[in-house]
Amino acid sequence: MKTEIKICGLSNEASIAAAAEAGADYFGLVHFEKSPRHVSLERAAELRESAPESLKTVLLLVNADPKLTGHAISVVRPDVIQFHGSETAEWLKLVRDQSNAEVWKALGLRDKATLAKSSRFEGAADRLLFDAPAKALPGGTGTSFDWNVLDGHDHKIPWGLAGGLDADNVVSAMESTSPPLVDVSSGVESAPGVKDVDRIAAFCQAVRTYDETR
Ligand SMILES: O=C(O)c1ccccc1N[C@@H]1O[C@H](COP(=O)(O)O)[C@@H](O)[C@H]1O
Repeated sequence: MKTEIKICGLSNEASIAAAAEAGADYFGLVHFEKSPRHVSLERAAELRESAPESLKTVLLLVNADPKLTGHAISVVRPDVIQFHGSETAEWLKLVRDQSNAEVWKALGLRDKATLAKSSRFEGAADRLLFDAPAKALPGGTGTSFDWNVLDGHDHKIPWGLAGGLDADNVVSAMESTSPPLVDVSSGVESAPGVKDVDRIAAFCQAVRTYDETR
């Protein structure tokens, strides 16, 4: 069984090449000025162009207004748009209906009640990403959440696990939750916004090695 891997917050060609080499499936470009991983739309488009075909491009936006969202999609032409703020299901549905890109929605998971409410995104999001609840920043903080919240949940929407993953804990996370996709940013960095090619390789290796045992 193959678990998909997304490496997020890449901002140069070398880290994109490292993600591809390590066998990742998706790479993320963050367009959010408060993030240490922020890239301009022009730079995001360049990076997308430089990526090998094996890697799908995810453009991450946080509460972007309709004008910026439309502009970002037309400039970057991502395979996936990841909404990581408090975007509504209605807004996601509109974007999904008007774009060729998949629409993913990140949700901070506090408890089972938050998880139950995620059903509002049925028909609006192609995938949910379960992450730690937002703090000063909505994501990318290297914080995990209580994976037991996902125990026994009947996932109606394809999903992925995010939040504080790294090469050391990703196998426990997979044993605990069996995610179809794992998503990492801080856990493959040497400092905020600085990707480390060895950590990218170690993360992907841990996932692939565990996959082979199942
Ligand atoms: O990466 C960021 O800077 C970021 C900024 C704003 C919203 C989300 C962001 N990143 C996403 O957050 C999760 C978890 O990241 P981490 O592994 O805990 O650092 C992941 O989906 C990132 O893509």
